[in-house]
Amino acid sequence: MTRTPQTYDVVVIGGGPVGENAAGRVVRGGLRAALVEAQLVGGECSYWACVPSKALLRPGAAVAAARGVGGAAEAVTGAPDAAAALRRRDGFAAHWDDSGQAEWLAGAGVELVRGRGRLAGPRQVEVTTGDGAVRRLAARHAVVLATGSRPAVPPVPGLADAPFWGTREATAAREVPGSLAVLGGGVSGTELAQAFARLGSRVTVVARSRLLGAFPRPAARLVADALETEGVTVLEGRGTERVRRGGDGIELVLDDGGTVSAQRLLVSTGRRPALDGLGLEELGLDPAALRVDDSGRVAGPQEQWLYAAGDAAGGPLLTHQGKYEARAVGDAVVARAAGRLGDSVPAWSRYASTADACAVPQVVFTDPAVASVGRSAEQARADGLEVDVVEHDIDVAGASLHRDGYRGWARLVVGRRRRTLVGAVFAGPDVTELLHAATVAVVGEVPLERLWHAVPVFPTISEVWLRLLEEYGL
Ligand SMILES: Cc1cc2nc3c(=O)[nH]c(=O)nc-3n(C[C@H](O)[C@H](O)[C@H](O)COP(=O)(O)OP(=O)(O)OC[C@H]3O[C@@H](n4cnc5c(N)ncnc54)[C@H](O)[C@@H]3O)c2cc1C
Ligand SMILES: NC(=O)c1ccc[n+]([C@@H]2O[C@H](COP(=O)([O-])OP(=O)(O)OC[C@H]3O[C@@H](n4cnc5c(N)ncnc54)[C@H](O)[C@@H]3O)[C@@H](O)[C@H]2O)c1
Repeated sequence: MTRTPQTYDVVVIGGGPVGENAAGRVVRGGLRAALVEAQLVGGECSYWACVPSKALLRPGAAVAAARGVGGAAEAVTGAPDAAAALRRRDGFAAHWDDSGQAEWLAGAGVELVRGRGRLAGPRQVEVTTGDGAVRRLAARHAVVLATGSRPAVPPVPGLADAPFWGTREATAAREVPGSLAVLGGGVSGTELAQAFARLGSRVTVVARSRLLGAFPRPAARLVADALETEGVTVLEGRGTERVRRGGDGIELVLDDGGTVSAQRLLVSTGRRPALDGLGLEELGLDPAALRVDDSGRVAGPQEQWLYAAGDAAGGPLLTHQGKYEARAVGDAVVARAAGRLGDSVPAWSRYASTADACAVPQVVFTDPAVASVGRSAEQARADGLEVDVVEHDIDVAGASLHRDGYRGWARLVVGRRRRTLVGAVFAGPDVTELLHAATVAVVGEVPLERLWHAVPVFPTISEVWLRLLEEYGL
């Protein structure tokens, strides 16, 4: 163990997208930062989540897009090439080599400390390196927890003894299994079901409620219908009673007496913050109930030097939102170190991740996609807002031109008192890029009367905005 700690202004534990951004922001503000990473710089997102999952989806989506356009469809003569798709994915995952990201950190002036970090007292971090050596780091101003999340594995009898994939194994798969059972119909399960189905697997999704239960029913239905049309079996409202080895792989026994057999099982049943083993209990903090304020500062008995951001902080489990929190944390730490920011943080300032509460954008990258931002009507009402809801099928000329037989659906949630948009959902092929306009309108609290003058181009899918505003009465 090194006796004298190396001192930095800020120590960040966890080098995923969130940790990298927090450290980068701190250095940009003129402070010295160390970033502690136990595995690969770039985190889950770069190697086992966002990037490889989107890389696995893209070839199937490109082929389906061409098949959906008469004249182009005739040029598509085969199925996606799974081996080539996996090779392309390998490239996007940088072959699980983080030297490029480590270089980025060095260029940004962040010092990388490889090893597993834990809090060893106020402003103290202990890092155990690969060879078992222990280094001590001290932080003058702040320690930031950016340790991400871990999969939540459900207590299904037999699961612990069965071989199964988590999202890590699925996104890093070396081959496409002949058949795949997916337990969990959330975002990961649905995206990976379509990715593997389009690359050649026979896929069954087992969802204990409905597919994409966190999204509006009509949007989720469009996705479920598309999956079923492509040959995916979607079993909704089905619990799993046990998992056992069987046939050439595994078998799920469902609560309606049915069984699902597959060569591989993917368990994608949610994630929770990775806060175990960080020494939080010794500081009087409960890892299962960490609370952070808008600037990411952890509430508790310690003297306000501890921050958390991204998946570790327990808010939206999304890269872009975590990076947004990291920018707020980094800027708040710099401002507090300079005595420019006190305890309270003004909403919508650069030190606050205000949008986390009311304007989180998310896309389910399936085909059709689901893109949503802001509050649902239920969330808005729970927050004390009176809202109106307008819905419209996406049946505009731009959509029909975009893909033959285009099916899409959109919803706006409008605050009645101020007549501003508080939420929006778009579902359909290639609606992904429609979302940012809605995010700008929600964050900017643009009155609908003014939004009326944001004229969507003819013929684009965005014309659905006009239909929705007309539906609202404009
Ligand atoms: C299959 C899948 C697909 C996804 N797709 C998307 C998507 O398309 N878009 C999107 O926005 N989000 C997506 N997400 C969510 C996204 O991956 C996470 O929100 C994001 O990775 C969170 O970033 P983070 O930096 O907080 O954590 P992570 O990316 O998990 O990084 C945390 C880092 O901390 C390190 N670490 C942990 N503990 C320690 C320790 N004690 N000492 C040192 N290092 C430590 C880990 O090794 C890791 O590198 C997806 C998730 C999954 C599972
Ligand atoms: N495109 C994206 O932005 C993207 C993609 C993938 C993941 N993510 C993020 O990663 C996080 C984790 O993804 P996820 O899909 O694992 O979580 P999720 O919360 O989206 O879905 C988990 C699903 O598992 C189900 N489930 C839980 N326990 C179960 C059980 N015992 N049996 C059967 N089903 C069970 C839940 O009902 C839910 O439908 C998400 O919160 C999401 O924000 C984002």
